[in-house]
Amino acid sequence: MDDEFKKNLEKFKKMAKSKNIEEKPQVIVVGRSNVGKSTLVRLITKKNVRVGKKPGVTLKINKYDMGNYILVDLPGFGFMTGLDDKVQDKIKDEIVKYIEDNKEKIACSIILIDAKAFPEIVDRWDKRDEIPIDIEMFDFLNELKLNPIILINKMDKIKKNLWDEHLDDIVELFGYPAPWRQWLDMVVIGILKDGEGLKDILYKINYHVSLYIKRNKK
Ligand SMILES: Nc1nc2c(ncn2[C@@H]2O[C@H](COP(=O)(O)OP(=O)(O)OP(=O)(O)O)[C@@H](O)[C@H]2O)c(=O)[nH]1
Ligand SMILES: [Mg+2]
Repeated sequence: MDDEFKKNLEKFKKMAKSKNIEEKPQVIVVGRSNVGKSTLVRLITKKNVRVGKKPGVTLKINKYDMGNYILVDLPGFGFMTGLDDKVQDKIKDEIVKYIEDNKEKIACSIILIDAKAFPEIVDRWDKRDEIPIDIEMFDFLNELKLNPIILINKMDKIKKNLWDEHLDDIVELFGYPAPWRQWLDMVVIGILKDGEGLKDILYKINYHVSLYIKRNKK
């Protein structure tokens, strides 16, 4: 092969790849700020995604080519330090718009929650007669048939002997009756900081991506 040909081949490969990206199924990651989205994305991609103590470090949409699918890290919604309500609403609108625009391409969606903070947040919203943004987002993903998977993270913050009780409460808040174990198809328990829950979520991602690819081959 001469150099000229090699160069062209590389160019062609690059082009083919970039075109492909648009056609690949997507797996999106959503969740309130600080729940562990970047930690999850880093575990899956093994790339050095920024993981921060300060909430709201991920403001733009990050995409990672995983071969069979594209992993999409969406900005965190809900409370963020230093941002006013208008900005928060705008971020939520951006996320909703992204999902609506890409819904045909999305094989499944992962919604992360903080096991400890979640019931408290729901309670706070309930008192104001409002639907918590996490639950609103889950219902929205469900309506669009985007196969939402609830990843209940930071389980290390819950005492082991209270796990079942706590997880029952969480699935009930999402509108599913206890016991939580009957919902293992769409619920993943995680301690992502230790890598726990990764195997389960990868299994579910693969399942949905395979199904999506099969469905779109016809
Ligand atoms: N206790 C505990 N902390 C965790 C766990 N997973 C992640 N964290 C920590 O939670 C903090 C936030 O994690 P990130 O992955 O940056 O969260 P994020 O959802 O990407 O946050 P934004 O980018 O602000 O939306 C970090 O300090 C993590 O180390 C876990 O399983 N248990
Ligand atoms: Mg992040």
